[in-house]
Amino acid sequence: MDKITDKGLVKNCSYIDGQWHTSDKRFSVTNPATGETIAQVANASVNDAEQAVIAAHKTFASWSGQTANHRAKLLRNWLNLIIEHQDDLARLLTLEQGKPLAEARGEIGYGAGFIEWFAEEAKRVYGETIPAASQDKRLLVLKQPVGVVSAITPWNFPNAMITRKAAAALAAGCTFIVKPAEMTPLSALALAELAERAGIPAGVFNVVVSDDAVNIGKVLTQHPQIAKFTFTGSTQVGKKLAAQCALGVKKVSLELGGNAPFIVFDDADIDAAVKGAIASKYRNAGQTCICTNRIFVQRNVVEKFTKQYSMAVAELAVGNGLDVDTQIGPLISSQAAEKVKQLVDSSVAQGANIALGGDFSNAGACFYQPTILTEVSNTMPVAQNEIFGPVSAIIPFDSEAEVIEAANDTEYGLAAYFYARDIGRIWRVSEGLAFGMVGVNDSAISNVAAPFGGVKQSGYGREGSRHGLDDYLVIKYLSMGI
Ligand SMILES: NC(=O)C1=CN([C@@H]2O[C@H](COP(=O)(O)OP(=O)(O)OC[C@H]3O[C@@H](n4cnc5c(N)ncnc54)[C@H](OP(=O)(O)O)[C@@H]3O)[C@@H](O)[C@H]2O)C=CC1
Ligand SMILES: O=C(O)CCCC(=O)O
Repeated sequence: MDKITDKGLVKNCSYIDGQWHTSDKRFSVTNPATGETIAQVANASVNDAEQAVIAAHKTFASWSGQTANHRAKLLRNWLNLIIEHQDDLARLLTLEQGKPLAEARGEIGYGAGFIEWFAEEAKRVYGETIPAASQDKRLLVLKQPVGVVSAITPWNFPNAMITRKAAAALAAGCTFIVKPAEMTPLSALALAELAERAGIPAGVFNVVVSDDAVNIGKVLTQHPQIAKFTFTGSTQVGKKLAAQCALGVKKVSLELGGNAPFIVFDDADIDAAVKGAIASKYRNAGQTCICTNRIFVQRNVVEKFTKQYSMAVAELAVGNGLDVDTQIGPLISSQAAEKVKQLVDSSVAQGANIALGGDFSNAGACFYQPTILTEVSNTMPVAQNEIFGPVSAIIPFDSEAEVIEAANDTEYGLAAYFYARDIGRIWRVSEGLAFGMVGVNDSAISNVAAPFGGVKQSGYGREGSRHGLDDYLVIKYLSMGI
């Protein structure tokens, strides 16, 4: 905290209707790299969450009544302040979440990119005219902001998962309340401080921090003044929250878990595949919903790929994200590290082979070694579950048809990747993979201009891109007699 230059960015209570709301009840925020408590944050109550909804509802008429250009101007102020404070925001993010500082800096830039994108995109919310079947009528379609939006966001991207939702909502004319994950509230509160400095009016952007996700979640999914709920997190919790929203028939978007296959065909550029797999697998120590989870390698290149891959993974530097050399930081908690260990151990008990790592790291209680398992089958725990840790599971395969079937044999459908050169194969596999996003000879697919989202139990709705505004708009049809 000492090295954060603008101390005003370090807030310790909820931001509701333009006010900072303190409370006697507090919860701790811990640095996962060291186990040290870095902040004591005021615990918001259910009543505070309700006040945030009421404020957002009261402000909706004035905010949605502004022009898209006016909203874009304020969003641009916010964006500029975020970029101006990128180093401080990155340090705060690493302190509470653990990812290497360079990745945290990247996240702040990525998160800010959504604000820039949607500030511009909302100027292009076009309606339609429809040819009428009779001469005395005119038919039109308007697109209007849905209303008050509530969001619950995860700890793995404490900044970008908020801006990706809030920027679209605010640009469209909605007002917004977010409850960030208990483990990473500080990045969310810093965003609120900068929103205030940017001149975004009270009640438009509200942050409720609490350790009581269940009860705050009930307000954010069931309050009658909320029109839309958006969630990023586990499939298990997403299902519960969608069911809560169903009671009030709220508009919902869900960005849930994944089980990404990464397929290396025998005609692939193996050097590129090794590089791509490392980037996708070990980003954020494996803790993203689009991280590679299963690496399928065609049998005649499996030895070559595994050798090159193991040599490169063995070089990854594990440590505190604040150290400039660190490439793999801690997992979010010791429980998360324990969960990864159990997935590895149970897969080894079923016949997987440890080619690298395979245990906790001595860097600290939340660290797990970069690990490679070979001789994995698609039915093992490490292939069936979202690992959310620095573990690669290598599964050999023989034919294209076989690997498409195995890759799709999961309840998830978020991201998939494959490396190949044959153009016919590239089309067949791209079309055959049942996933919302497919990287073809590319593993860095996240991009503000592209639609992010899944199929099957990975959720619905799209974030980023021109499609990302649709979730925050409703269509109104006008039939006009003249
Ligand atoms: N799609 C993705 O990006 C993510 C996927 N995951 C997956 O989920 C696993 C578990 O991670 P975890 O952090 O527990 O993910 P969760 O889905 O539990 O948490 C995500 C968010 O939901 C909140 N939440 C949890 N339970 C409820 C509830 N009953 N009502 C309302 N809000 C709730 C959390 O709050 P709080 O943290 O305050 O409890 C957090 O803000 C990971 O190992 C990973 O596999 C996790 C995070 C992100
Ligand atoms: O893990 C997530 O939920 C989002 C991944 C971040 C991204 O690449 O957009």
